[in-house]
Amino acid sequence: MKRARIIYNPTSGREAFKKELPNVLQKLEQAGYEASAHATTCEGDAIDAARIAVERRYEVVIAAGGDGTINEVINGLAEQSYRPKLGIIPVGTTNDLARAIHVPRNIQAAVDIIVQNNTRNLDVGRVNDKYFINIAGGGKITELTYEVPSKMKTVLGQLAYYLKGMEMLPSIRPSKVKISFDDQVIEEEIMLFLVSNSNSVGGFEKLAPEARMDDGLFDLLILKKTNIAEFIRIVTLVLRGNHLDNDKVIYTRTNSVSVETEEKMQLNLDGEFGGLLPGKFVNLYQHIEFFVPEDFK
Ligand SMILES: Nc1ncnc2c1ncn2[C@@H]1O[C@H](COP(=O)(O)OP(=O)(O)OP(=O)(O)O)[C@@H](O)[C@H]1O
Repeated sequence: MKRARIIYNPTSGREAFKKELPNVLQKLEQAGYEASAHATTCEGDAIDAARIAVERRYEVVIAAGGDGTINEVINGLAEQSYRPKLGIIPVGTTNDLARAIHVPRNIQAAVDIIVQNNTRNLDVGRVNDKYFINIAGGGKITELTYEVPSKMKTVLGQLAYYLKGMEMLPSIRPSKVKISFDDQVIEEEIMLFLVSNSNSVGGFEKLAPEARMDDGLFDLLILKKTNIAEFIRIVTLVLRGNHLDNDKVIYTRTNSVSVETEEKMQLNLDGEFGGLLPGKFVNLYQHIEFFVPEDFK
């Protein structure tokens, strides 16, 4: 019999998952799984729970939570040679990962996708010894994603980021970096860089238009030094997808990028703090098998 292990954060979002858990277990059992669940207790617990599920050779792991929990589960699985199939149940305040693979926010609908058993092998990004599925980046403004309190996100949604972004603008400074990819080396003062695996990043659907999650390539975007007015103008270009040929923007596709910095620069992984740079970003081709909707492209 196939076994499925649910790893869920009972504090995610509005704590809705706990109530639904018996129904989720039942649905999985009806689909032929022996299903069990682990509730996370603290930061890092979902990584350990995923490692244990690997040791115990579960066929399927299901991550239920926000981006933080899902990222932890991916970190627990990605480093192993045996990797169970991964299902996602998005119940966080931000759900970029689920949005990227078109998994709906409704709990039962997300379980249906797992039960339907349609899967795709998707790329996973690795930097130093950490993993990401959606996007990694550096530069002051990328700290936005964890500067915005989750209560503010719940109430205001996308608007919370704009408001916090405005507040942070005056503190954004360029940083001197050395970025190497393929046979190129760029030494520049930059505002930010992004290494993207998917085209669905914080609701900016046109940020990395070419990014596909199963082609072994990242979209690399670098924004060179600008003043605040130019910066705002380029953000508005991003909304329309007109930023790629701007002369302040460097854009390419590659499977490996190294970033070295002169000053301290934080690394952002899937919207969470990921330690400090330097880092080497490597695309692990089709590294994890995800349950996705049948119409996923
Ligand atoms: N029992 C727990 N109590 C408190 N924090 C927990 C618990 N279990 C896990 N966590 C931590 O909570 C963090 C945030 O969780 P998660 O991302 O699932 O939900 P969220 O904050 O509602 O959503 P999002 O991150 O999408 O805004 C995780 O990174 C995890 O380390």
